[in-house]
Amino acid sequence: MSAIAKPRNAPSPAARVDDLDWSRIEAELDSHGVGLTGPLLAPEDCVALAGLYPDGSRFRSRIVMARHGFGSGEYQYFANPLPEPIASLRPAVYARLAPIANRWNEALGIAQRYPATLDGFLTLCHQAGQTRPTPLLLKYGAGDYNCLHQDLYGDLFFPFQMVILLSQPGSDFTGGEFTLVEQRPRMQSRPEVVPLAQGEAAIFAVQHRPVQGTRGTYRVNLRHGVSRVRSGERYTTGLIFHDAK
Ligand SMILES: O=C(O)CCC(=O)C(=O)O
Ligand SMILES: [Fe+2]
Repeated sequence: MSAIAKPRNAPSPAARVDDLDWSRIEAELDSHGVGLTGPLLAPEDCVALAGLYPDGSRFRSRIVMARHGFGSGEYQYFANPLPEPIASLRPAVYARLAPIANRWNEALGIAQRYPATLDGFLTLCHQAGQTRPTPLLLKYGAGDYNCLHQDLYGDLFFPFQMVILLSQPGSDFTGGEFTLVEQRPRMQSRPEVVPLAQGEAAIFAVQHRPVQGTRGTYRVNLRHGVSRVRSGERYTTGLIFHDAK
């Protein structure tokens, strides 16, 4: 085998998830509401996934953000069956996050608990009438941005989601930073800009996170978005675990 050949046993997406530093990610989630995975997808996987964008048969719907006041740029929700590596990553990442989600809800006094497997959770979604898949592929050109928002698609939601940067910052695009804003009770909002590498993911709180105060645990509200892309094209893929109404 030549030095540049692709290794025959490239790790599967689920194996890559197992190799992540989950104790660090959990600590980052607990202290900031967002954790970085480090390298997750290889550049060629990123390029292949972004390359699905023009293939309408892969998607169930397309949203032009400006039409809804969501920002500028567009995205498409994948149709079932979800493509690889999304199909494998979604249950593998869910299984790691479900215990953290349950611990957070316990701390916040929220009754909802999450099954250990994504299949178990999706059964609950489907029973609640949330049956449409939510993983999506986003495409931004120069001048595009994504307004601060929360990805809630019905009453039932999983408290974490993940976004993977598919383009190479600095060469494929400039600007376009993934950003979270925390709204704290009776305090001014706090921005957090998340520096992602190509193939790296951010895992973050969908709606709120628990913060330990002097008088017990309180809830901090989070929204996320993307600052203006200054040049080039930026693709991301979003893994949301709850299905949509
Ligand atoms: O493009 C991004 O970095 C963020 C996309 C987004 O809003 C999401 O994945 O939910
Ligand atoms: Fe989002």
